[in-house]
Amino acid sequence: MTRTFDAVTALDDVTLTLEEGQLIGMLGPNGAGKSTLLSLVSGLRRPSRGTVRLFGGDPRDAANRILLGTTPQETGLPSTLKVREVVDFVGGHYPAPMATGELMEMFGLTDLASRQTGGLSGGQRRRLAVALAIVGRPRLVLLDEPTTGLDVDARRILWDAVRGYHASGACVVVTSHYLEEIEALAERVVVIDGGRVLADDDLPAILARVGARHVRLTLEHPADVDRLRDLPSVVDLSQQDGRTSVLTADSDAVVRELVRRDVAFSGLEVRGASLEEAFLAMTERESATQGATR
Ligand SMILES: Nc1ncnc2c1ncn2[C@@H]1O[C@H](COP(=O)(O)OP(=O)(O)OP(=O)(O)O)[C@@H](O)[C@H]1O
Repeated sequence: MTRTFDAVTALDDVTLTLEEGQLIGMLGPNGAGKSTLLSLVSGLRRPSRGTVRLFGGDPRDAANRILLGTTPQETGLPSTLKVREVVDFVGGHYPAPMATGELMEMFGLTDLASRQTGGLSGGQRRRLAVALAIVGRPRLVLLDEPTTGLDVDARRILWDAVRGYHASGACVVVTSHYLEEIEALAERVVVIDGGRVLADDDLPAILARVGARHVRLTLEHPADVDRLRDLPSVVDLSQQDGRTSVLTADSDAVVRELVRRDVAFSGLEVRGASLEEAFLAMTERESATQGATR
C-alpha cells in the first residue's frame, strides 16, 4: 500500500501481513508512517495505491470491523459518563463482550468504576481507552502509542493487560518510539521510517541489530572491503569519506578476524550503536539500495 497526502508520501509501497496470534511492535520515529498504516488497516483511510485486506475482506465492511479493536493516539470519552457506563455502552455493540468487572480488573480500573470519565487523570483515561479497544474480544487490536504519558506503574498494568489479552490468541499491534516498550511487549518487530518498512523480524534479531557495535577503520587498500563482507555477525557494511564502518553484533570477533586475515588498516574505532544509529544504519542502507536501483 502507498498513501500520499498532497506532496507527502506517508507510506511508500509497504507490504505487510499481520498474522493471527502475533504480538507486533511497530517502531519508528515521529512522522514515520505508523499511524497512517494503522488508519489504513482499520479502514479509516483508503490507500492511494495498493490494497488493504482485513480478515481477507474490505476494512470498511462492518462484518470485518467487528473483529477489530483500536485505540488512536487521542480518544474522546463522554465526560459525564462513569467508567463502568462507558465500558457497558461500548461492550453493548459487540455480540460477546468481556464482562465489565473482569475488564476493569485487568486494567486496574475497578476502584474507578463509578468515576465520571471527565474526572480521570490522563493515565487513567489512556488505560480506559485501551480497555475499550478489547471489550468486544477483537481478533486484531491496534494500539497507537498506548503508553504515552503513563507513569511506570500505569505502563506496567497496561503491558500486563495487553499481554494477557494477547495470550487469548488475538493479534496485537503496538506502535511506539521506545525500544524499551517494544522490548517488553513484542515478539515481532516492524521498524518503519520514511513510510517504508526498514526491518521486519523477531525481537532477538532486531535487538541483535540494535545491540550492535560499529567497528570503523580506514583500509589501506580500498578493494579489501570485499574481504570484510563475511566477517563474524556483520549486520551492515558501509563506506563514507574514506572510512569503512562494519556494524556487527560481535565487535571483538570482527577485530580478531581482521588481524588474522592480515587486512591492512589504520584508525581503528569501536563503539556502541544506539537505537537511533541502528535506525540510521537501516535508513542509510535503504537509501543506498534505492540509489543503486535508480
Ligand atoms: N492528514 C494528513 N495530512 C497531511 N499529511 C499527513 C496527514 N497524516 C499524516 N501526514 C503525514 O504523513 C507522514 C506520516 O505520518 P504518521 O502520522 O503516519 O506518522 P507516525 O509514524 O504515526 O508519527 P508519530 O509517531 O509522530 O505519531 C508525516 O509526514 C505526516 O505529516
